[in-house]
Amino acid sequence: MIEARDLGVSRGGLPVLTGLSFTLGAGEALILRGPNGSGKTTLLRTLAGLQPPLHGELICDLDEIAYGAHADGLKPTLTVAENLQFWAKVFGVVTITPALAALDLQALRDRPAGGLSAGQKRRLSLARLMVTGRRVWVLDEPTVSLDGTSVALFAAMVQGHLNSGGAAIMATHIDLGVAGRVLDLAPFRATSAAYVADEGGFL
Ligand SMILES: Nc1ncnc2c1ncn2[C@@H]1O[C@H](COP(=O)(O)OP(=O)(O)OP(=O)(O)O)[C@@H](O)[C@H]1O
Repeated sequence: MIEARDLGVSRGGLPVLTGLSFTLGAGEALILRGPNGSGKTTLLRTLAGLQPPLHGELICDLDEIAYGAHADGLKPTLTVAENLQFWAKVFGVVTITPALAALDLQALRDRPAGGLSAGQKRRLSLARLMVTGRRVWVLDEPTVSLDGTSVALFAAMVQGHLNSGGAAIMATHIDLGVAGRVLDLAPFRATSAAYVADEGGFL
């Protein structure tokens, strides 16, 4: 579903990662690890088509990708259900019921998204993945603000997605309990003098 060959990515015009090769097939999860500033977000943005690779080859169908960024990206004046219905309509998905159930949002369905707590907003943001119908989930620190119960719900949602032939690539600093390969980005850091990940060095 995704294949990267000798991929290089950049941010702000400077190289961040170089020489990355990996594949992500149906039913697989790839967990990105690396210290702050090591390029996880930059790689995910590249996979999601938000920026071009610096070099190398990236084989993927952008129409298969759903990108979950740091920001929740909710419509604050719409209710929880209306937010999901909006995206369901955009992606041509018929029902929001499984999405509401997956992250335990039924009791919140008529609350405006702008009035939710940070963790509730994050649950709604993640539930949107279910109404995209997209097969490849590209997720940047998806569990930020989630409590333990919600992390478990999210992990079950991802596992269900994998079991039904989907795939996921996620940057996360915690153990989600989802079976997957780990890709440590540290060895692929581009040797640009301008970028040093947060491991004791700064400019
Ligand atoms: N908007 C930006 N403009 C220029 N450089 C940026 C920008 N955002 C990030 N960078 C730089 O790009 C490099 C990679 O950052 P990136 O956000 O991809 O790392 P990360 O591994 O996702 O970090 P974190 O764990 O802190 O989220 C860092 O050196 C960072 O300072």
